Amino acid sequence: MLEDEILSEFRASQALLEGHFLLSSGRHSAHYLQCARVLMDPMRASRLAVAIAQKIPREVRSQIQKVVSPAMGGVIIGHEVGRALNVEAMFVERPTGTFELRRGFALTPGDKVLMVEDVVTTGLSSREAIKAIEEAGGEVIAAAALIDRSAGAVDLGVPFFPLVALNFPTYAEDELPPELAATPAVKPGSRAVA
Ligand SMILES: O=P(O)(O)OC[C@H]1O[C@H](OP(=O)(O)OP(=O)(O)O)[C@H](O)[C@@H]1O
Ligand SMILES: O=C(O)c1cc(=O)[nH]c(=O)[nH]1
Ligand SMILES: [Mg+2]
Repeated sequence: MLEDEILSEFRASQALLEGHFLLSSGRHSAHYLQCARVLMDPMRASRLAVAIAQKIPREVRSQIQKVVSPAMGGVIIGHEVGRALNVEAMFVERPTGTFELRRGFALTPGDKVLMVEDVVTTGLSSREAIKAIEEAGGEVIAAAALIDRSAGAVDLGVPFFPLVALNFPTYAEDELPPELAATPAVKPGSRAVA
């Protein structure tokens, strides 16, 4: 899929939001990609997952044995990428603040894992998820996402294959531009505020 086609899918589902958002990392932004809205159409979710799978070089793709995603945002797209790759998909979640496999999910030691996110901004959640997967015995050989908001700036420690890379600026609490400082922030994601 072409980048324009992918962004059209986001626009068509009203997933490109403008306002004042508090992000998972604690940073602020005037833009938010509400991936859940894009993924609520199952056919669209499946189409985007196939496009993600095609972004992964064949020699990497052929080694993947499991997909693991960080909940909540990664669950649907991870499941669909699992379908596209014909491997099992599971997720890590953080009911006590740190990602862990629950619900009977388990990895066989040495399983070659693709970590799949919906959106990557600072890469913090991805790195935390990769750590949890490795602590559970998996070997994370690559990461993938619908969107890399850092436009290629993040380092996840493994090869990273986002479907689209965009540069949406983010700001620390003490460096907000006046238009953001003038409006209250909304926090759409599920990570507890530190
Ligand atoms: O690269 P980062 O700076 O970590 O930001 C991206 C993360 O933020 C969002 O999750 P969030 O923690 O808001 O929770 P959710 O997945 O439950 O919506 C998104 O799903 C990514 O996991
Ligand atoms: O960094 C985030 O928390 C974040 C940014 C974004 O655009 N979309 C999202 O779901 N989370
Ligand atoms: Mg998330």
